[in-house]
Amino acid sequence: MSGKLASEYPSWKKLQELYDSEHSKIVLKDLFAQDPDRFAKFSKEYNSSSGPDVTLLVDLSKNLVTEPVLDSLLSLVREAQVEEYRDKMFAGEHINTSEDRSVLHVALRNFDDFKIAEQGVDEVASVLNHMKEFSEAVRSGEWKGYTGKTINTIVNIGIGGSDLGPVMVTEALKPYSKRDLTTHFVSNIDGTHIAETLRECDPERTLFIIASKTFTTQETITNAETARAWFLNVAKDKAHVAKHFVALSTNTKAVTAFGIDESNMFQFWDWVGGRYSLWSAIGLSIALVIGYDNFEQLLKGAHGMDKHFKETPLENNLPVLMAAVGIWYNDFYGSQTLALLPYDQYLHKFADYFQQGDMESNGKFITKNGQRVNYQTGPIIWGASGTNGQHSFYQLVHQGTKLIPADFIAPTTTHNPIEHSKHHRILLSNFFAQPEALAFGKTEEQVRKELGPNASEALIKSKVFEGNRPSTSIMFPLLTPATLGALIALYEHKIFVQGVIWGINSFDQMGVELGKVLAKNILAQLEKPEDVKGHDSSTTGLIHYYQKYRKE
Ligand SMILES: O=P(O)(O)OC[C@H]1O[C@@H](O)[C@@H](O)[C@@H](O)[C@@H]1O
Repeated sequence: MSGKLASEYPSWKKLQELYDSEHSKIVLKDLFAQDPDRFAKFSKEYNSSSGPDVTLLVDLSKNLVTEPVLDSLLSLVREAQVEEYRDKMFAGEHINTSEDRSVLHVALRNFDDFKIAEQGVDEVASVLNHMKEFSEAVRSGEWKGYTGKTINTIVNIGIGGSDLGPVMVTEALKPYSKRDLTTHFVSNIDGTHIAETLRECDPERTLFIIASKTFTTQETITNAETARAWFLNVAKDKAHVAKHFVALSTNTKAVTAFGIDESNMFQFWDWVGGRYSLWSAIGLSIALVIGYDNFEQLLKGAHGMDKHFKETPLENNLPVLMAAVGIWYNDFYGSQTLALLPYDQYLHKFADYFQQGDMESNGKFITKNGQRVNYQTGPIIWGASGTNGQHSFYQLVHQGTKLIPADFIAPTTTHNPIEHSKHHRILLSNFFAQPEALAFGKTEEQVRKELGPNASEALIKSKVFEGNRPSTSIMFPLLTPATLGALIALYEHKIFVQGVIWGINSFDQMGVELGKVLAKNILAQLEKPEDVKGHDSSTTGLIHYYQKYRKE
C-alpha cells in the first residue's frame, strides 16, 4: 500500500489494456486445448512446512487468466507493496491506522515462531493454558454446576466475530466433537433466539459463555442479561453465577460489572479484530466442543499457512494468487460477487463466516488516505454447501447474465463413508462436474445433435451453455482441525492482499456504526407517537404503524 489509488499503478493500466485487447480471446476451452500443461501450470499444492501435516490443492487453471495476465497481476501485487505490508502486519506495526492498532491474529497461532513485539503477545500462551484447563475441567465433568451436577450444555452468547467463527468451526469439526455436550449459539437480539434456546436448557447443567470483545454490544449484553435472569430465577443466589457464566473479552471492567468473576474471564487484546478472533479466547466454545488438543491443531494448521504466506515467493503464494485472480474479475471483468461452494456438509457455515470476514474487511470506498476509490473493492460473498445450491441458484451461475466466479472446495475423503463412500463419490462427481460444465459449457451444435431435427429453435437456444465461467477448485484429503485452520488462514490472507492493493483499511468497520446510533435514538422514541421526531416521513410512518398495532 503505497498511498496511491490502485488505479494509479502502472500494472493496473497494463491490466486494463490486457483486458480490453485480450479478454474476448481468453476462452477456457481454447486455453486448455492449446496447452496440455495448463493444469500443471496453474494449480499449486500446499504442504505445511511446520506443525501438523496439511496438504491442499488449489487449482486455478479454470480461471480466465493467461500467463501474461497473471504476471501483470503479480506486478500489481509488487507495486502495491503487499510484501512490505505483510511484513509490517507480522511485525506488529499499527497497520489498522484509523484505530491505531496492530493486526495480530497471526500472533494467536504463532507458538513462538515469529518474533512479534506488541503488548499482550507474551500473554497468549497463558490464556491458551487457561482455556485448556477450563475446557478439560468442563469436558471431564470435574467442573460442576451450582447443584453439583456436570455441565451438559453450553450456550455461546455473542454476535458477528464473537459468534460466526465458533459457529462455523464447531460445525465444520463436528466429527471431533464431544457428542454429549450440546452447544447453542445465541446471537440475534430477537428475543426468539434466546427464548427458544433457553427452552432446551437445564439451569443446573448449562454453561453460558458471554463472548464480546468490547462487552458493550447491545445484542450480546441484552441476551446475557436475559440468560442471567433466567438462571437466577431458579438458582436464586448470585454467588452461583460464577459456576455458570464465563466471559471472553478485552474489557475487564465491563465483565466484572456484569457480575462475572475475573477468574472466569478469558482475555484477549485490541489487536485481535472481531472477525479474526476465533483463534483467541473467542474460540473457547470450540475448545469445549472439540477438545483443547484439536483446537491447538486448528491453530497450528493456520500457523502453517501463515508461514507459507510470509515466506513463499509471490508466484507460488496461494493467498496472493487467489487475491490476484479475484482482483482480475472484480476490477476488470466487473463481476460483483464471489461464491464459496464447499462440497462438504460440515462446511455449511463457511460462506456465512466469510461473508463477515471478507465483506466487513473490504467493503469500503475510502482509502487509508481518505480518497474515494474509483474502482470496485470487496466482492459480495455468498454460497451454500454441497449439491443443494445446484438445485437452487446454479441455474443463474450457468446461464444467467452475470459473471459469478466461484470457489469449489472438497475433501477427497469423508468422515462418513456410508456404504463404502457411496454418497461421497456421488458428491464428488458433482464437485468435478460443475466447474467443468461452467468452464466448457455446451454448444449449439451439441444441443442440435442431441435434440434432432424436430426441435424448435427456442428450445435449442435455451439448452446452450456458453461456458467460459470461471472457478477455482480447492481439495484436501480430509477436513481435519489443522486443514480447516489452514483453509481459513488462506482466505484471511487473500482478503489482506486485496485490501492492500485497493489501499483500504481491512481492519476497521466504521460502516456498522451509523445504524447502531440511529437505532439507539429510535429506541428512546418508541413509547409514544409524539416522541417520534427528527425522521423522514417514511421512517416516521413505519414507527407510527408499529405504535398503532403493537400488543405489548
Ligand atoms: O465482540 P463484540 O465487541 O461484541 O463485537 C461483535 C461484532 O460487532 C459488530 O458491530 C462488528 O463490529 C463486528 O466486527 C464485531 O465482531
